[in-house]
Amino acid sequence: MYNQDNNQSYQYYNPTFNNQEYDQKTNNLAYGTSVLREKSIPITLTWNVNAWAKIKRSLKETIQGRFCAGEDDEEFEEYKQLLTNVCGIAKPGSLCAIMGASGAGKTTLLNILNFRNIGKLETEADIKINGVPVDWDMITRYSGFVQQDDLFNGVLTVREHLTFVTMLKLGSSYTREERYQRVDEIIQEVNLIKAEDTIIGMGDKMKGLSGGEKRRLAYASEIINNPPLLFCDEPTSGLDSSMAQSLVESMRRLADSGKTVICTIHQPSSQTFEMFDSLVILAEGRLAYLGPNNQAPNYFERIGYPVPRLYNPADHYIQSLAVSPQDRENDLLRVRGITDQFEKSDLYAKMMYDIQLNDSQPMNLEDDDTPKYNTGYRSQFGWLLWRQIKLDLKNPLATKVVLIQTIVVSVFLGLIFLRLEKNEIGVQNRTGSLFIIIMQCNFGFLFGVVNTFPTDLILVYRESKNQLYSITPYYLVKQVAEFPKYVIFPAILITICYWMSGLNDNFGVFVQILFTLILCTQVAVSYGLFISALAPNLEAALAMVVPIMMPLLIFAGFFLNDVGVPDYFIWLKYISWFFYTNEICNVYLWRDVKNIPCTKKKNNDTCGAFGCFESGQEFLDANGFKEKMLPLDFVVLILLFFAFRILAYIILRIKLSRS
Ligand SMILES: Nc1ncnc2c1ncn2[C@@H]1O[C@H](COP(=O)(O)OP(=O)(O)OP(=O)(O)O)[C@@H](O)[C@H]1O
Repeated sequence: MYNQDNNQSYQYYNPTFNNQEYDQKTNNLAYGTSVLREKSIPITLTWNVNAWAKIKRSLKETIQGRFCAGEDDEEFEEYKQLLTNVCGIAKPGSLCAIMGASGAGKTTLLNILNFRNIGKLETEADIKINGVPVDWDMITRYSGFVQQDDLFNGVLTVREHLTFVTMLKLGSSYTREERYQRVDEIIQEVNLIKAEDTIIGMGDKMKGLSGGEKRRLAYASEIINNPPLLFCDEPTSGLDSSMAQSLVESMRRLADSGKTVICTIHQPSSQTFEMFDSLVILAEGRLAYLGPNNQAPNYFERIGYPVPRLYNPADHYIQSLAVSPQDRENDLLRVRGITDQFEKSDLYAKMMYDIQLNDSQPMNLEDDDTPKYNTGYRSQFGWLLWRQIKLDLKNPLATKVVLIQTIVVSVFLGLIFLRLEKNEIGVQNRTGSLFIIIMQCNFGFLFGVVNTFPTDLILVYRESKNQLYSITPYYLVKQVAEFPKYVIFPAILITICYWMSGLNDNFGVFVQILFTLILCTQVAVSYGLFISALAPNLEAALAMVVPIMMPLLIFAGFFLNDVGVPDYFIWLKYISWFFYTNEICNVYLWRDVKNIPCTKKKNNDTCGAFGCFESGQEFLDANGFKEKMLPLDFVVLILLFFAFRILAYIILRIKLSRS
C-alpha cells in the first residue's frame, strides 16, 4: 500500500506552484493579460466516475460474433460500460492533460464532470470541488468548459461575439469600460487581432473564421470571466503546431496563476506535451495512468513499455494502449493488463490517498447566496436584444427573401381573384379568396418560425446551460424581436390581396379584416414556437407542423354542411383558429352587404357564400356566420396566442433542466 510519509503537497502536480508564490504570481505576471493575472479561488477537483450506455444488440451478432441480419434475428438491449472506476484529482496551479486513443472515453469523462451532454447515459459520479460534492449549478459557477464542437451565431464578428459574452459573464463589479477593455485583452491573448472584425461564419453557407480561429474563439469565450477551473475538450484540434503551442501556453499561464486546467488533447508535439504537469491516460474506459507528466516515462518503463529514444512520449503512450481491428483480442488483453497494473501501482494508491485527504477536509465555499447569473435579467434582456438586432440587421437576406416571397404570392393571389364581381360567383370567390389569404397567413409565416427556431435553440440551450443568461429574457427578446416582423409581412400580404381582389371597398372593413388576420398570423407563429419547442430537432419540427395543423384546417367548419363528415370530427373546429378567424372575417365582410341578386335562381333569391337562399333570410345567418359570436371568437384567438407561447416557454424550461 501507499506510504503516507511519501505524500507531498500539490507541488507533486505542479512543481512550480505553491501558495506563497500565488499572490506574487497573480499580481506580477511577467506575461499574459490581466485576465490571467486575476486572482480566483484555488480549486481541487476530485472525481470517481462510472458510466454505462444502453445499446441494442442482435442475438446473432452476440452468438456468432458478427452481425448477420435475418428474419429470425432478435434484438435485445444491454449495458455497455464506457467508464469503469475512473478516479482522479486535479489541483490548483496544474495543467492536466487527459489522453487516450480515439474512443477511450475522454469526452464522456469531461461531459460527466461538467454534467453536460449526458443524454441517456447511466452514470455514477462522485465529483467534488475542494471536498464538497458538486451539482451542475455549482460546477458551472466555478468552471468554464470549451466543448469539442463549436457553436456560435455565425453572422456576428469575433469582437461582437466576445462583447456579448463579456457583458453577460462579467458581473456588475466591473464597469462598462473595464468590460470593453477585457474584450481587447482577450482578443490579444488568443491571437485573434487579425480576425477581430471577421464574421464567425456558418459552415459552407457563410465563410468566416478558419476552424483553428473558431477553436481559439471558443477558448476565449470561456476564459473571459477568469474561471478558477477550466475544462477544454480538444482545444488544439484544427490548429497548426505553432498555434496549438500558443494555446497551450495560454492554458499554462492560466494554471501558473493558480487555476486548475483540465484538457483533453490528441497528438501534442513534444514541446507542447512538456507544458502539462499532470497526465490522465485512459484506455477502453479505464485509467492507464494518472500522475505527474515527468514520472510517466519511468512508470511505463517499469511496466515494460519504455519510451523509445528520440520518440514523442505522448505518441508512445497512445500507441501502447491502442486497439487495432486486426488483432483486437490480443490488444484488448494487453490494454487490460496495463490498466490492471495501474490499479495496483504506487501512483494509484497515492492518488487515492490524495483524493481521500482532500475529501476529508471539505472547504466552505462561499456559495449558496451567489446569484446564478453574473448579470441581472434587465441587463440580460438588453444584451440579448442587442445581439438579436445585430443578427437581424446583418442577415438582411432572410428578411429580403420573406419580403419578396410575400409580395410575389400576394400579387399572384390578387391576379387570380382580380376585381371580383358583385354576383353569386363573386360572393363565393370572395369567401374562397379570404380562406386562401387565411391559409397563406398561417403557412407562409409559420414556416419562417419552424425553420429557424429549433436550430437557434441548440445554441440557446448551451448558453443557458453555461449560465450566460436565463431562458426567460431570451424568450421575451424573441417575442419582442419577432413581433413586428409578423405584423408587417402579413399586413403587406393582406393589403395587396384585399385591394386587388376588391373584397369590400369599405376602408373600415379592410382595417377590421387586417387586424383579424394579423392576430391569426400571430396565433400561427405561437403554434410554430410551440411545435419548435416540443420537437427534438428541426426535422422533427417540420414533420410535426403540418399533420397537426391540417385537421384543424380541414375541420374548421367551412364546408361541413354537405360533406357528411362524422360528428366526432366536428369538435376539432372548436380548437381551430382558422374557424374563428374565418367567422370574424366573414362577419366583417358581409354584415353590411344586402341583396346581391342570384342570377341562376328564380324567386328573387339572394346569393351567399354557399349558394343561393331565399330572399328575406339574413345574409350572415344564411351563410352560417354569427355576428353575436365575435367577442367569443376574439377571446379564443387571444387565448390561443398566449397558450401556445406559454406552453412553448414551459417546454423550453423543462427541456433545459433535463439536458
Ligand atoms: N450515448 C452513447 N451511447 C453509446 N455509446 C457511447 C455513447 N457515448 C459515447 N459512447 C461510446 O463511448 C466511447 C467513448 O466515447 P468518447 O467520445 O468519450 O471517446 P473519446 O476518447 O473522446 O474519443 P475521441 O478522441 O475520438 O473524441 C466510444 O466508444 C463511444 O462510441
